[in-house]
Amino acid sequence: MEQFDVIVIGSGGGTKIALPAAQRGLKTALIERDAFGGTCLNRGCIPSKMLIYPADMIYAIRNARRVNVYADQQIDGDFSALVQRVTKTVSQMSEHFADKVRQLDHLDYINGSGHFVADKVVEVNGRQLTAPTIFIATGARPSIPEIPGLADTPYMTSTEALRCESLPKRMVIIGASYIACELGHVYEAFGTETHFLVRSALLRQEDDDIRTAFADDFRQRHTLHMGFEPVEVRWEDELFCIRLRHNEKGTEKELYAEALLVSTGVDPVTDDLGLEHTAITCNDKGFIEVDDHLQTAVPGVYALGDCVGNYLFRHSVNFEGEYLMRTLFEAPSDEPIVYGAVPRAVFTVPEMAAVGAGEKQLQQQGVDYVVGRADYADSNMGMARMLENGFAKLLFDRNSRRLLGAHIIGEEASDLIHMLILGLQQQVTVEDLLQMIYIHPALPELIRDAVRDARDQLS
Ligand SMILES: Cc1cc2nc3c(=O)[nH]c(=O)nc-3n(C[C@H](O)[C@H](O)[C@H](O)COP(=O)(O)OP(=O)(O)OC[C@H]3O[C@@H](n4cnc5c(N)ncnc54)[C@H](O)[C@@H]3O)c2cc1C
Ligand SMILES: NC(=O)c1ccc[n+]([C@@H]2O[C@H](COP(=O)([O-])OP(=O)(O)OC[C@H]3O[C@@H](n4cnc5c(N)ncnc54)[C@H](O)[C@@H]3O)[C@@H](O)[C@H]2O)c1
Repeated sequence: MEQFDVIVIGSGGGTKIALPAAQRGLKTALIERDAFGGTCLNRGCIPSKMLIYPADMIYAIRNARRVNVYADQQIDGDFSALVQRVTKTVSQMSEHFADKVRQLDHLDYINGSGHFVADKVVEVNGRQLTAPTIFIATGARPSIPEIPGLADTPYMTSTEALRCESLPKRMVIIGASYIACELGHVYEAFGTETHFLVRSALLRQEDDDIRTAFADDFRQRHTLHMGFEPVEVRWEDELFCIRLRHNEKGTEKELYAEALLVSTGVDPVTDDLGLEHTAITCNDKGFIEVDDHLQTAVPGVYALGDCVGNYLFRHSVNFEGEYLMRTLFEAPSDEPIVYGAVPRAVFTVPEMAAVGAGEKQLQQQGVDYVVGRADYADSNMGMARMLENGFAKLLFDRNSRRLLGAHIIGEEASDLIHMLILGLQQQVTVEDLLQMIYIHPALPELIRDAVRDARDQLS
């Protein structure tokens, strides 16, 4: 049995612990069975955003006429070259980081599949390792719904869609959330005809006004089959045939397409971890159960990231890793994890970003709130850019005048939200947000205008 101070399974968010632990001189084992860097680097955030940026550019060129720039005659996006570059870049980055990690003192980077054989014993490549503190950061994989026929077809998940070098003429997309919208945006921008099967709503987790505005904008470029679910998939003569049924009316129709993207959420990667040899428990979906210190049912064994599923973002697993590192090693303390304001963004056209409470949540909680709203079109920069759509919507507590939530749809939403993330964290009021000087005529004046709208209703 090999004795370590720290064992980490998974090199995505797990690196937030393994690397600083080794740098502190703790004898650390980092176990990874696939490419170094996990989902974000190899098949998630990074390659998707490397594809989304050129897609945004194509979209901007297509729409440049509104500001008297006529560049839309000859847009020639080389999708195949782009995908090859993205694939090469992320592979090189992964190998580069793995090489660096192999050179770190106190760190044993083990390429292999780890599984528990007892509460505190992990087996990998025939070696048995133990440590007083073990971290499980094994992530999640695409969840595949049980649709008759689907398993016998060459459908894609995000993993394949990010590496697909040929552009399909038509793509059917099952799902209506982050991955569906972001990858649908990429393919449509390069020329694919996109069809979304939307069971309930696009971005159903978002504030109603944002969802409605998003769908109104999105349907100008994508075909949305609202309320339809796939009931059968066939692969015939190099084409997918997808039979859809309306979930209320029961009507059916068939769609044919060269490509099918399944983007229906994720399942935790916990089924082959040997957890049955431990006291660690999972919920009915397989996510590892942890307490408010991210500790599993086995003292000294912690879990973080997608395999826990408190949030499913890279920024949230980073936060969890930093919390664990701080409270266990850097400044030991018994403080529970407090997530505060966890923001989110969907990188599409239109872009959206949000943090904090939505109206429905506040209504359910019986909170008395006001909504401050401002349209991009009415802001100076929005007017300069001739932006017709998009708005910021801020929710404030009527009594304390504190910010409770922020929702933005439109250009640079994922950047604009940042001042409001800090605002929520610092519990700022309407007055705090109006005391600062906004650069004129930068886009954040939109936020100021929304705060003024709220102030006018409060005074
Ligand atoms: C297409 C796509 C786009 C995304 N875009 C964004 C975005 O823009 N912003 C954002 O915040 N989030 C985004 N996400 C989500 C984000 O990638 C994940 O939430 C995050 O990467 C989860 O990190 P993790 O450390 O929990 O898991 P992972 O990064 O998945 O790491 C888990 C690692 O554990 C390894 N592993 C699993 N089991 C074992 C085992 N038994 N032994 C050894 N190794 C094992 C896996 O190989 C993997 O490398 C995106 C996801 C996808 C799929
Ligand atoms: N920008 C970002 O931060 C970003 C980008 C991509 C992915 N992610 C992360 O990756 C995770 C996975 O993303 P996702 O979009 O696949 O999952 P999701 O869980 O957000 O959405 C799943 C979608 O699939 C639909 N769906 C589920 N089962 C279905 C079925 N049988 N038939 C039809 N529709 C069905 C749901 O209604 C929903 O629209 C997300 O939780 C997200 O946190 C984040």
